Amino acid sequence: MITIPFDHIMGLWEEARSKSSFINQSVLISYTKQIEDQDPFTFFQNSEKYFPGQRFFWSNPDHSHIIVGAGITQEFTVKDDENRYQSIEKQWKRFIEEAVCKYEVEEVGPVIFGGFSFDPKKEKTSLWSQFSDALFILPTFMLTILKGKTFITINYLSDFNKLHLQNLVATEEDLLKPISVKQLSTTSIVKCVEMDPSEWKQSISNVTKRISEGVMDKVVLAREMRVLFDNDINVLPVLEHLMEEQSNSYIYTFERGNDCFLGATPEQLVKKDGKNVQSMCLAGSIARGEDVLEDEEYGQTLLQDEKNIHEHELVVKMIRASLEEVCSQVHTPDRPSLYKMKHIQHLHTPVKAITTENKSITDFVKLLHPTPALGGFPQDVAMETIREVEKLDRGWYAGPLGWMDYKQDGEFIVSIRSGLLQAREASLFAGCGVVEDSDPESEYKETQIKFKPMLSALGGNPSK
Ligand SMILES: C=C(O[C@@H]1C=C(C(=O)O)C=C[C@H]1O)C(=O)O
Ligand SMILES: [Mg+2]
Repeated sequence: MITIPFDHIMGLWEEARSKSSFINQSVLISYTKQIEDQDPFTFFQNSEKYFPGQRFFWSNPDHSHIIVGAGITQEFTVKDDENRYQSIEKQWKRFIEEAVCKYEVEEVGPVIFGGFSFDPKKEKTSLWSQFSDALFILPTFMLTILKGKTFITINYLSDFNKLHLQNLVATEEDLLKPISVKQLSTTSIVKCVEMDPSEWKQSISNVTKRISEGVMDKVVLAREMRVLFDNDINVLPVLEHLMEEQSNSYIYTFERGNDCFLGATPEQLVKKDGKNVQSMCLAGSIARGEDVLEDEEYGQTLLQDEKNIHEHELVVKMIRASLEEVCSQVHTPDRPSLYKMKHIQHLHTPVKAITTENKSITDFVKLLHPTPALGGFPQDVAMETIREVEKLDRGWYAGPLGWMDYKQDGEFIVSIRSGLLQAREASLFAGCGVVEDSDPESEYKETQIKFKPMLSALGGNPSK
């Protein structure tokens, strides 16, 4: 096993200490090294002992980029909702500017991981008390698998003492050990409670009426399902299940003490890599067929369905227009294609652009969130409507979640198909785009399908 040698850790620490006394603030040391292949789930499980409630997991759809974080070396958060994007970026920049960093390839260095709530202006409930409107973590240990290569990163501070450093080395060795006993899930679902479906359907009718009166074009309304278990939920099997079943999806987990937010979303909000910017329009849905023929038929129906095309086009229009403000060569195909997951298929338009300005990934998150795929159109009216009409506290559901590196590049997804796990309980969320032709019953069925990935991962029988 190749781990990071103690004398390297010490050497960088001494360098950081002299810098720290010079600038009179604590200095970050970030050391990344390529190591032998590691199973990310083993790392995730091994780290529970040292860092319970302080882990995160991220995988992109083709699993070519996986990040697992454990421990908190530094936390970045905001107190009020003013400028939450800029505030996180500013804190991170200030921190990283003075850091002593050592990495072997440019793509893997220190990264912060976290998310933003859907709407900081919405009245808060206690459900999301552990998740503030903006919260990012610089983990103590991070395993990165990038295009088949595995890296370990250690992030520590100049004010750690020598004992602390020795512990870091010992912990690292333990985290990279192959697992001895695999934990199995022993929880079963006791009860699933849909939060007032008839009231929700009524709100769809009310909103379609407002749309037909010309108040707005689209608004996304979500609903919540509460699931009760016979025992505390174990995160790892849920995560593994999502990874196995939910192809074409980003798999994500963010632990916060006893709470854990996780899901499997197909929807990328934005990725920035140097000048290259990528986004995705995903809206318009239909079920998967029972067999290939039926599936094909459903897909064709979706591609030609006016209501769904309208739902989708509003997203394309907004994302294109927003990116055109700061990018050149904003490219989208002329018409949507199908994007298929295990339980559902969507209309999909990929977006590629080149930035002309010196913008960060958080600038792009701010520019795009919430797109009409999760908010509506026009944005301000839709957000007001959601605040007024929706009975649930979305918290981080449908918010931007992702990572940012030391160059202010990164990738964010829209955290849908998700749930908040709290000991023996879970809150699952699903929404749908409401337009003038929306029918409450079919929208209800669409959200039922959208609950399936999480229900199935939690051991439920989603066909019911
Ligand atoms: C709101 C959700 O999904 C969004 C709504 C969609 C729709 O209404 O067709 C499709 C994809 C997502 O942008 C959700 O899954 O909760
Ligand atoms: Mg829809």
